[in-house]
Amino acid sequence: MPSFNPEPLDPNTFGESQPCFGCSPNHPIGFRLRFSKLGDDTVTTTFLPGEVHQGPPGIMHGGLVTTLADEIAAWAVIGCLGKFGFTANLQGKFSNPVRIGVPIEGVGRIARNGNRVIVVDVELAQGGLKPYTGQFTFAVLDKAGTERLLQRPLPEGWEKFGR
Ligand SMILES: CCCCCCCCCC(=O)SCCNC(=O)CCNC(=O)[C@H](O)C(C)(C)COP(=O)(O)OP(=O)(O)OC[C@H]1O[C@@H](n2cnc3c(N)ncnc32)[C@H](O)[C@@H]1OP(=O)(O)O
Repeated sequence: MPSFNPEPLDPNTFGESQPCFGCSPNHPIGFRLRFSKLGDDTVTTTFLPGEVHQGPPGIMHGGLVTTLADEIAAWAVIGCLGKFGFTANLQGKFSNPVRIGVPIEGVGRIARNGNRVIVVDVELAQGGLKPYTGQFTFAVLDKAGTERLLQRPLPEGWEKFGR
């Protein structure tokens, strides 16, 4: 039976020295996002955009909104499917400005789970509005493909996230 209590996901899933701008707990200027799993196909997070995240005054930069959404989608793949996907395609709709200083609730839900391609729907909610919805496509590679893409040996702990 699916659990509807949020289950925190380990922020050190990829080790304490992983460099991700979105989720490294030690990143000097990153988002440092933490995720929870909700049911079998969904992850959630919260983020408070600050002054440093502005594009237009008082409004979060659209590229950073996309970064936030990409990270949420990536963690839906990690947390719900136990795989690592490389973002291959994305589309997003900016329906309202994302405001600085107002918490964002982010949700990522697996829309299609294939062996090589995974599609995730993302929704951001803020202050009673849904200012952003997006869809992200991820490619899941085998070990050799991942090493080719990274141009280095598979980092420790990554083996189990491959195809
Ligand atoms: C450390 C912890 C971090 C945790 C969070 C990380 C979050 C952030 C996630 C990222 O930012 S990843 C970094 C940004 N993305 C990249 O750098 C990927 C750059 N692109 C590539 O390296 C290649 O284009 C890619 C690996 C995505 C696909 O390469 P290939 O096309 O050679 O792979 P392949 O031919 O094996 O295709 C695999 C499947 O993906 C499909 N595909 C490839 N590109 C696609 C695309 N653009 N859109 C949709 N589907 C695509 C392709 O059709 C195929 O589907 P089928 O198996 O059904 O035939």
